[in-house]
Amino acid sequence: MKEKNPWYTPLTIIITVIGVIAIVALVTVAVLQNRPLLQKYKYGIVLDAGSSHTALYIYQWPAEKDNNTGRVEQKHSCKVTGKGISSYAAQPEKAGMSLTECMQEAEMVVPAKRHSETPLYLGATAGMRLLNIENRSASDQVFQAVEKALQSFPFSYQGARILSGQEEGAFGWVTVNYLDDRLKQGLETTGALDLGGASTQISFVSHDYDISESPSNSMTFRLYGNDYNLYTHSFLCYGKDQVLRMALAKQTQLGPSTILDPCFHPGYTTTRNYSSLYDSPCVSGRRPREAPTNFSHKGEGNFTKCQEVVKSLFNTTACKYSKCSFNGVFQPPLQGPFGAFSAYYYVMNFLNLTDTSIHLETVKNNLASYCATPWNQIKQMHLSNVKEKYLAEYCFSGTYILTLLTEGYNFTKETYSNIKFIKKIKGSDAGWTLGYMLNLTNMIPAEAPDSPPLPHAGYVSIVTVIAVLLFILLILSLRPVWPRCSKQPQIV
Ligand SMILES: Nc1nc2c(ncn2[C@@H]2O[C@H](COP(=O)(O)OP(=O)(O)OP(=O)(O)O)[C@@H](O)[C@H]2O)c(=O)[nH]1
Repeated sequence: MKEKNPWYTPLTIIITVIGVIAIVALVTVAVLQNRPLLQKYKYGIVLDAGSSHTALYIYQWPAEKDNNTGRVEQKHSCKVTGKGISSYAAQPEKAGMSLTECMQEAEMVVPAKRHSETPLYLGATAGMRLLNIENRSASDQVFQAVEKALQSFPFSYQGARILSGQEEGAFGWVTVNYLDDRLKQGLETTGALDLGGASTQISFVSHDYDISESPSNSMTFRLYGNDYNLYTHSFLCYGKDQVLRMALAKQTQLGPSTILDPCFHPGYTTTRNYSSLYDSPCVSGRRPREAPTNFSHKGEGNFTKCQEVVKSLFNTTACKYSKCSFNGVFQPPLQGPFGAFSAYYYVMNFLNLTDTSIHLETVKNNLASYCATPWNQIKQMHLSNVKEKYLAEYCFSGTYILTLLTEGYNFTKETYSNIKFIKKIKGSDAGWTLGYMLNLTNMIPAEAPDSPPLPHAGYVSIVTVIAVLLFILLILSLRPVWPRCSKQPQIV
């Protein structure tokens, strides 16, 4: 007689097969669901048409997380060759043509199938603000040329316009805090200090800011369920190029043929043209009545005297508010950490002065000895890798930055260390462009998006474990029908 295996009953076989199939199915689902997906992205393009130059930024974010949960990051940037679009007032069509190379680069970077759905924005800042004040029709013509050029590319063109100084400041603040993940997590925010060529912005949240004192400096936001009352101000003409014009205008009030400028290195000498110097609304009203065509601009390299010249450009006496920065502009007490970018970074990085834990007096002494270094020596050390125009101006720009921060915005030797000079945050440039795009594409929701309590992988794993446990429980519950094992083999 053949011995029958007690496990080979139809019921146990069926249960085992079903159980094995269920476990295999669950594990397969878990593995398939969690396999790394080929990431697909969506894109957005913003052109920053600044006073000194135009830059193009391409941003990307995961396509499947379009509903405000995906992280937007900078994919690519392109510096347009030549000057800012406002410099083409006399030949507007060239403003449009100047953008061609970077736009062609964008065509290569953004995958062709995404071109038509990729929004393209152009925002112009202080250079166009000044041109608009000076010559409205020239500014309109520049925009027409730029629009025509941008519309010829296959992207979804969303318009070109001049940003207000407030918008420039506020979007810079949004960028910094978005990249730092401070908004989503509702953390204390970082203030934003932006130094351009023609304007400069300060933006921060201060709990002591009473909006009613100066409503025009307030921007309110509700982001990820948190309310922010942002103080922001933009000083037109206080970007580093225009402020240099103002400093030179101060020293050429009487129309001399030579000036000895403390903000330039000893031995520095160049010829400057009066008409070009005064060709800006920031200084045009101060042009001396009688002056030669040119003047000789010579350097003296004296930091203390340079600071006096720069200080004279700030009016710190008139203030009708409880507290002011300068030129009678309201400013609440400074609060929290600050990120200082654009020219703040270029200048302080070159001067090796980005470490704000160094005592302010030491920073000033280092700058003083840099300013006193003869021009020939400076050229010998740096001219091979730095443009001469930038090199000549670092003493002036460094002095301006320290004076603006301390005499203008009221940073003290104690609060100076709250400033961090930054260029990029997590691979994306600090600046207004990202904040602008996030705002226009509604990518920062007012309310925090609902998220499932468990991440997807956690959910699948828990379901699998529970299913396996249930299966074991089922097997155990069938114990009464289990075949009995006896010492005597069953005879069938
Ligand atoms: N040293 C140095 N300066 C730079 C560099 N790139 C730009 N700058 C200067 O830094 C200043 C600020 O540049 P941006 O931030 O591009 O300013 P912008 O957008 O042209 O100016 P606004 O319209 O006022 O915002 C200008 O004076 C530029 O000439 C750089 O790589 N090195």
